[in-house]
Amino acid sequence: MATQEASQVKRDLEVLTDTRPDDVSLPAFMVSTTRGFLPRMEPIVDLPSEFDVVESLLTRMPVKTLSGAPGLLASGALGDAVHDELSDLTDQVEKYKDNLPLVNALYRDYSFLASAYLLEPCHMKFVKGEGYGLAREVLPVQLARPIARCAELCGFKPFMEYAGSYALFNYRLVDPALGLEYSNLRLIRAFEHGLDPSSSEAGFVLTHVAMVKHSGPLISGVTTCLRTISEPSPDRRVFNSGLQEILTALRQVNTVMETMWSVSKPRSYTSFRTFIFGITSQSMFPNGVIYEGVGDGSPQHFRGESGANDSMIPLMDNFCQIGMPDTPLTEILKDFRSYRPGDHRQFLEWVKEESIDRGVREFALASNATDEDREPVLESRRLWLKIVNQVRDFRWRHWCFAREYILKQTSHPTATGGSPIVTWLPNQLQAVMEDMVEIYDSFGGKTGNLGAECDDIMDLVERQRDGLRKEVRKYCAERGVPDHA
Ligand code: HEM
Repeated sequence: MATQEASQVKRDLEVLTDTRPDDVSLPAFMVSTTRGFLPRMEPIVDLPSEFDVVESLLTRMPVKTLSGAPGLLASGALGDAVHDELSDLTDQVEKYKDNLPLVNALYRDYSFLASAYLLEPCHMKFVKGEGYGLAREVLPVQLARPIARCAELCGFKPFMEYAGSYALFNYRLVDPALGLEYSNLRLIRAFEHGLDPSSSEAGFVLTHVAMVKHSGPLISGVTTCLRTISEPSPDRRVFNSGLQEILTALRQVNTVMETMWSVSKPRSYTSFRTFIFGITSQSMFPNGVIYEGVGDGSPQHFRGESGANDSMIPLMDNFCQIGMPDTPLTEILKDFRSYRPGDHRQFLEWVKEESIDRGVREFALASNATDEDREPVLESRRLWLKIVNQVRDFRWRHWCFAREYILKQTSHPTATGGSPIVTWLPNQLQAVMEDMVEIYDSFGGKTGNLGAECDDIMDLVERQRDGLRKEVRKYCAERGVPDHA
């Protein structure tokens, strides 16, 4: 299905092989075997002239502007500038409603202004070492109405999101001919020092982009497996080639992830992070936020920008049917699934259903296989375990990030997406490791003939499982939080 151009996998959902970058009637974010979860085209940088004031505010906004001079957020002057200079441009947004990539750029830009406006007082307190204090709790009409309309047109929440705004629609290419090479990437918008490509803010965001660049083969591998298994007599060798494609892509994703340590410094993260917090579960917003001129005026709650809304790991969770425990923490994971482009959401749901309905996991692990198909079956099992191991590797490195960039830097209890910082990531990491142990044990552990590489992986899992339990217990005791991990 996915190998034909723009093949239909479900009504309204297409997995593209040609992303049709010039077609402005389609949403910027779809799913393709070439650009994966990245937008169909490079993000739009320039806004139409009706939005010159928006552009001007965003250019002058960062703590350090492109010229190196201090910007509006350096002195807490953004709020006044928004009130003095910006009018409600919702009618101008309306003029572009048939150009979805452009509306997506407007959504990105209004979401940067909205988050900076709301969280500016917290930034001013934080840099003085006084904690976050309280954020502004009313979003004025000139920000509230346009962001609400752009979000509605693009299918996002009216608050900064990971894909549609902060990360995946926020890079530009210095030289279009060099494409997505890391050194060729720059941020379009930034809060702190991010317009300087060597800054930690730029490194943080661009590492996400550089990882998602490898998501095309992930989608291609998953669709190959699902297509193969739907056939009357599935060809295991083709199925294994799909698994191999997934494994290779995940290894690339994890290799790029490791570069985070050098391009974004642990000590710098908490200073630009202030602006990407959400409203949900944050002490800065005890009463939510009122969007002036929108809806019935009741306070709104949205989660903040977070890599938790990236689609690569959720894709693997769904494809591999990794079971999550029945805990309140898993409810947060489910809630995160709604903070992403509509096509990503639909694709993830489709993969989840197909994987279960077609019995992908049973086929890959083939517990009832006979001797004659022994080698290809062993290969499926090995590949499967190695794929889940890459998910573990991602989540383990991620836990290390959380420890070094957050736990060692601040006592604030919730992450930008509103999850509890000590227990949430371990909730999923432990689940992945339990899943691996279950798979490995079902084949008799070391007697299962999966080979030395798989045996070594499982030795590591044993050590990490115990280490993680102890570490989480220690942080929970130190911080007085219940231990769910
Ligand atoms: C310095 C680097 C990073 C830090 C400090 C960090 C921090 C966090 C935190 C605290 C969470 C918990 C959710 C929440 O926001 O409430 C989270 C979740 C997540 N982040 Fe990151 N992140 C980093 C880099 C990345 C990168 C590069 C990616 C790549 C796409 C990523 C993808 C994810 C995913 C997939 C989750 C959900 C994890 C799960 O399902 O178990 N993160 N991140």
